[in-house]
Amino acid sequence: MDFKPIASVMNREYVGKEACIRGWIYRRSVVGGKAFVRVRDSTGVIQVVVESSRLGEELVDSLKNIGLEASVIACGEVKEEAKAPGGFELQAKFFQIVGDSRDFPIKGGEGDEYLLNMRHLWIRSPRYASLFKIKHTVINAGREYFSKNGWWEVTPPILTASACEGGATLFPVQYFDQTAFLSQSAQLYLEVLIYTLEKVYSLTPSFRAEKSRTRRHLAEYWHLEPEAAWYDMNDMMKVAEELVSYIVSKVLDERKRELEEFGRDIGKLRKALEVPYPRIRYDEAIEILQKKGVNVKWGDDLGADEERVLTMEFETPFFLTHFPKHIKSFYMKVDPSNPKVVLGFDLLAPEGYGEIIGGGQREDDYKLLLERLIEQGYNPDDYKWYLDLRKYGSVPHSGFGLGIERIVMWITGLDHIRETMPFPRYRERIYP
Ligand SMILES: NC(=O)C[C@H]([NH3+])C(=O)NS(=O)(=O)OC[C@H]1O[C@@H](n2cnc3c(N)ncnc32)[C@H](O)[C@@H]1O
Ligand SMILES: [Mg+2]
Repeated sequence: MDFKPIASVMNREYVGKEACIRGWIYRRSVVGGKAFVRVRDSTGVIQVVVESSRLGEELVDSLKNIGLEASVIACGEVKEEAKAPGGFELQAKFFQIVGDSRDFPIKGGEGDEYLLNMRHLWIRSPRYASLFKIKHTVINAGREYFSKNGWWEVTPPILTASACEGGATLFPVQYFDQTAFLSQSAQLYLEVLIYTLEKVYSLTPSFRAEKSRTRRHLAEYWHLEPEAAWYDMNDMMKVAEELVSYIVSKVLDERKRELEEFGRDIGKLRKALEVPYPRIRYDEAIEILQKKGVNVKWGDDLGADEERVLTMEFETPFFLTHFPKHIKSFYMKVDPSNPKVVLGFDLLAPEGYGEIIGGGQREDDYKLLLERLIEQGYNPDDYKWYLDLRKYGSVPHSGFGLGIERIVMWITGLDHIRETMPFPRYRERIYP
């Protein structure tokens, strides 16, 4: 049997022709001697009509009680039918139940927690097929941008011996007879590899033991991180905006139908193609927030609420730069023209989504880096290898990290980051 993707037979070219499809029962009803079975595969849903006069009463009767998600094969003639989903249906001449399904545990109307416990079955739904196709295109576009522009994909370790983004969100793991930590970011290792390949990037899972439960934090997420020798902060911000606009352009080109399924305002998304993106300094951001009555002062870290207010000022992603030194990581280079701030940048997505990229220029001076490590309470012995990079041919260099789930959440307009992960991990969830 020559099986076709369901979407490929749902067009006028196939009307009157024979086709075989296979998939899982998505909906079904039996009226009189006919079973109307809606079969889904990864491309779409088609109505298959099984008539007892053609295929026997026993089969139609068995379809009366068959459970949702039973796997089936069907062959027959394609017909136009306005009442069928997508306007086409298959008049079955052959129909076989491959894998039975009794009492499929999702009947509709269940609450979030139940569906999260049934995630291994719930993510079969066509909505997730569309969402994960969009995520596929985001990942592919990210890799394509870097590959096309002379960057090298590398494979940094996930098992690490020290923190990159602070000790508070480390996941310790038993590593033979010592304790290791799951990687928070590949950055420090990418900074090694720029001396080998100059322009490197990696796509790795990053782990953050986030104590608070928010709509935009996961304990495990996918992290696309470039790092380049000789690049300063402005060079790297240009890479960031080119990357994001390239990703959005590829999703708009290749996943329009899926975006429409999410009711996404394509016009708003199209604005992300307009580079360069606006750049505002932390100082300006504080002024904007204070003018809007937000209770914030210079030196405060800006969280989701403050970012949300700021995003209402822009229709495109925008950069926030030059943060106070004390709220940023040890590796961020202090601004030579203003020792109170560092050469860091975040890229915030509009429409309330906030930070999708964090990055900046790295401290390339041995003494200054050592001072920052000690100032922030780290043990320099744990970073001897990282300090060595500043001893032997140090160069100005910069990088950033793009949260894949964060950008997918913004592009699809979802209101919770856990939706973008097949099996979301956060404080209260490790199952399934
Ligand atoms: N190579 C680098 O320069 C990256 C740098 N060491 C870093 O990890 N920066 S970051 O902590 O802001 O995280 C970077 C991005 O990673 C995403 N991120 C950061 N934390 C999370 C959590 N908990 N869940 C989901 N996504 C997260 C978010 O988009 C951030 O902007
Ligand atoms: Mg950040």
